[in-house]
Amino acid sequence: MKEKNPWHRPVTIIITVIGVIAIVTLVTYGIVLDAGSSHTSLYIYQWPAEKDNNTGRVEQKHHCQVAGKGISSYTATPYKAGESLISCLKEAKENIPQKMHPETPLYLGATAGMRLLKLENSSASDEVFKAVEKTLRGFPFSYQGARLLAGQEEGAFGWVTVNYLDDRLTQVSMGGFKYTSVHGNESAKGALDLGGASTQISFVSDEYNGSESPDNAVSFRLYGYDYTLYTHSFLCYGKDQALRLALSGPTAIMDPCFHKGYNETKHYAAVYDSPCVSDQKPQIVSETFIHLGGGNFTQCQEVIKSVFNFTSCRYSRCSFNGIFQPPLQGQFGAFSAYFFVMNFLNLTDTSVPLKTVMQKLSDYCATPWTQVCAYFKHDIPLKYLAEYCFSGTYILTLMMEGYNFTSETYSSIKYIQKIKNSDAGWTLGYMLNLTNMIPAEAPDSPPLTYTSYVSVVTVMAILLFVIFILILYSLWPKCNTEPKII
Ligand SMILES: Nc1ncnc2c1ncn2[C@@H]1O[C@H](COP(=O)(O)OP(=O)(O)O)[C@@H](O)[C@H]1O
Ligand SMILES: [Ca+2]
Repeated sequence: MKEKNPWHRPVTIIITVIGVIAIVTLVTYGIVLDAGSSHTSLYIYQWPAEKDNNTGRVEQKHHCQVAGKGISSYTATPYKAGESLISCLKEAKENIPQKMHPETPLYLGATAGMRLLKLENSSASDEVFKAVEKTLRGFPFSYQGARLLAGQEEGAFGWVTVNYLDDRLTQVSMGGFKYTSVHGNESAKGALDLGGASTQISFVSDEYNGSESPDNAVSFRLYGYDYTLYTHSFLCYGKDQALRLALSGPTAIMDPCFHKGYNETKHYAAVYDSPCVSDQKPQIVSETFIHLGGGNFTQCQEVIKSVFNFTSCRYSRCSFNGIFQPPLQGQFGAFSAYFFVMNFLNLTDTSVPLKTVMQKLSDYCATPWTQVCAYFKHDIPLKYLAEYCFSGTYILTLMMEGYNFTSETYSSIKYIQKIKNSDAGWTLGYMLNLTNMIPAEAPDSPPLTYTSYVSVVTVMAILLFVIFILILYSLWPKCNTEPKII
């Protein structure tokens, strides 16, 4: 009979131990492309493969900014919209282990730029989506669709992201365990998202159950708790379209929202080729106009106020343009362009009194263009630089006049870019929803945290291995040192 190799069993055990550790530490990935009006971003998320239904486990692994403009700008050459995504998708291939590619879901969500294009020319928007889909299908990931997000979805998923990353979705951590707690409305944080073509406000309010203006209600059941969220997306009130709204009209020539000394010849088409303002196009023969800066914050505020309509409200209360809004409640996270603009202006600290914030912005707007330019032109693209006075004034006016924040409630807003290394925005909430990552019901018993789980399994595996070696050692044939009695 063939003798068994005594090393077979330890080798098997070592392989098993490594296997167990590999399984519990395996990582799953997901990719979401945010096709915004001004640009496209690709985000890779990662999370441990084993699901324990805890919140706060998904994190952003990688972010790639697509070169060039948003996909809605490629109407004349739709195939270029697809091509523009290739380099970021290649980066995604490099950042995700090859064997995981086929099971990595890939989503693309388009927002207000494509919403406007659809309004303007729906066949052009179909062409862009077709081109984008063709490119996405050419990569080895699990393509899950490229689609237009509704404004409510954009607002609601932004809210989910902020509250998920902030661990506010009814779970609290205590001594290594996560318990479900009755947090709900009191701890949820509102979300304010400012894009180029639209802006979203989303929050829970004890005074809103969805019966008044049901179009603004989004209901979720997350971890066993029901939320009815108020959300609204204002198309044309992102900062780039709002600038067009403010520019269209008699104030176009001497613009108080641009610095003194700013003097640019612009095409009327560049202002009016958008459904947000196309009906206001002046009947003028000339193709261009001179855009002159006046650098006056107070006058700029007045111009911006004029783009909001406060005259009619058929509900108990409204924000602007006749849109219902319940009373503001709790803290708010303000991200995307809110953060970029206020961060540039050094005004992200909301514990500073609003009056001081306004004074600082007023001083900035009054700074001559040559001075601003000389100081920042090497670090900041000129297009952004020219617009920060307008954008800062727009943000404060939108918040105070539009959404009804006051000098007291202004400090409940926090300007945020990232939470725990993940960007604040709708993409993470979108993926959590589509991968069913957030369960409707809370787990029955307090589960072990992931780290504790891995530690326990590892320790047990090592212990088993040591015990096995000891047993093996005790059974090993030994040289008998005792004198043999023959
Ligand atoms: N560094 C920056 N400074 C100022 N504005 C910025 C900066 N980076 C991005 N933005 C602006 O943020 C906005 C992002 O909007 P985007 O997501 O593209 O549009 P939407 O969400 O309306 O589809 C744009 O107005 C863009 O110009
Ligand atoms: Ca956006």
